Amino acid sequence: MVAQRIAVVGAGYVGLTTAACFARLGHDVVCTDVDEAKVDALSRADIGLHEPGLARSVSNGLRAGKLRFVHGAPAELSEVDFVFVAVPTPTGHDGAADLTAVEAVLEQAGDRLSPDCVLVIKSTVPVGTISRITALARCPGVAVVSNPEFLREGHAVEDFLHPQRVVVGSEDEAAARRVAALYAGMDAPTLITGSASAELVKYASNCFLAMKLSYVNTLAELCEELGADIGDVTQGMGLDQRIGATFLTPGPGWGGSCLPKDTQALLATARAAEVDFSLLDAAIATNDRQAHRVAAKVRAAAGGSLTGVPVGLLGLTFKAGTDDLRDSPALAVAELLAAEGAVLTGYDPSATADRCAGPVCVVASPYVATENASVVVVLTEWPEFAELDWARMACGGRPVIVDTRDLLPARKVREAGLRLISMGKPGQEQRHHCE
Ligand SMILES: NC(=O)c1ccc[n+]([C@@H]2O[C@H](COP(=O)([O-])OP(=O)(O)OC[C@H]3O[C@@H](n4cnc5c(N)ncnc54)[C@H](O)[C@@H]3O)[C@@H](O)[C@H]2O)c1
Ligand SMILES: O=c1ccn([C@@H]2O[C@H](COP(=O)(O)OP(=O)(O)O[C@H]3O[C@H](CO)[C@@H](O)[C@H](O)[C@H]3O)[C@@H](O)[C@H]2O)c(=O)[nH]1
Repeated sequence: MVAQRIAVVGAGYVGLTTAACFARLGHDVVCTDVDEAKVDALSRADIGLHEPGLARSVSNGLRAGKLRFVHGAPAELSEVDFVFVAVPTPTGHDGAADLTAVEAVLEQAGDRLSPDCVLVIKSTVPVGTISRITALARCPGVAVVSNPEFLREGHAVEDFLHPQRVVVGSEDEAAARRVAALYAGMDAPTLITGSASAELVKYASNCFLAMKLSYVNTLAELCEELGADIGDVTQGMGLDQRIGATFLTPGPGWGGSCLPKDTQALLATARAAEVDFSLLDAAIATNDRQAHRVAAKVRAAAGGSLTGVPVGLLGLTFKAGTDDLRDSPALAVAELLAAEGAVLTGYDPSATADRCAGPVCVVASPYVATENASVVVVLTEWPEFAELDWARMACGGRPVIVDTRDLLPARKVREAGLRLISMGKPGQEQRHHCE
């Protein structure tokens, strides 16, 4: 494909990945952000994110002259073929997505775009946003297209370059096809739809994943009561291709910058449309209970009270493979434990040592985090936790281990003489009292 001139507004996980990957595919990309310090750092290829392959793509793009970072709304916006908007859409009033940043972009750039340009909304926005932008002529004469992003943090570059699907939605089919053509070399199924459907695919996907996890976390609770093993149950379920083997691992709850806000946003959309979506409502409520369920397990492991009890936390990020602490279930659990008087020391492979994350004093080694602990809680599924030296840990205070991710090699931990409490496994204390 002939190199296109592309602007990307917002240089976060999605915008920076989009900009660096399009530059890697040979396009001429300018990436803008309101954060001047971030723009300066990015211009030096200092990306400030833990994303495999992203730093290299950025520095290659800069060196090849295919990628530039600029602050604010540059004059170049009037000269590009595509403007991708990748600014935050956090939870706002009543759970609905807050579109302040998207509005700010339209305000600054809307009437500066050339009529040949396509405005592409990559941010996750409520159904109807594209139609509204078009109807209100926020970008006079410019085609507006929805192109939701499905990348996972920790796999951003890989997911962008090898997507499982590309979804492009617009009432302007020619513009949608121009956007789809940017992904033509990626060998992914491409779906061209109306804008409402494209916007809804994004929410529908994240909410489905969230409901699947709440279902699994509840099944794990049931397994504990019935003497079944959640690992065996999900293995049996996952062999059915209609169910699929992934997204079936119990944990301390689903978190991160997307699933919590997108479930709230779709619920708000359903409420506004007067559609009863109690299924999704229940999935959110189930997830809100999950941190309490973990806290109850830790309290039980500590003998019934957490007042003054030293607790070591392994993993602080919302999942392994990222440095993102936004809406991390690990921190939600930490807050509950701290509220009950536990003294928290934590370690995370991605976190800077010797600083605090909420109520957690962060240290530089898993052994330092756990050396005086009465209870050790595995909260994030970093593979390195499965390789820890359990005999060394047993030589310290002989902590009880609570594994909320069912990650640890149970036999090895028990052979080291440590008591292990997992999620959804038979033979554990039943009915930990949730407060
Ligand atoms: N993080 C993910 O894994 C992911 C995946 C798919 C979709 N999304 C969606 O993509 C959007 C962006 O998410 P993110 O995680 O990349 O956000 P982020 O917070 O990592 O980055 C957003 C960037 O936008 C900048 N910004 C804010 N207002 C701006 C403005 N008016 N003009 C220019 N820049 C501005 C911020 O300074 C920041 O650098 C959200 O709608 C999110 O739901 C995120
Ligand atoms: O079997 C599993 C899988 C995931 N999780 C948890 O679920 C949450 C979300 O995980 P994941 O989906 O991998 O994180 P994100 O990077 O936020 O990605 C989701 O949110 C993005 C932003 O919308 C989408 O683009 C992705 O497709 C979607 O997977 C995390 O807390 C995980 O620990 C589990 O507890 N068990």
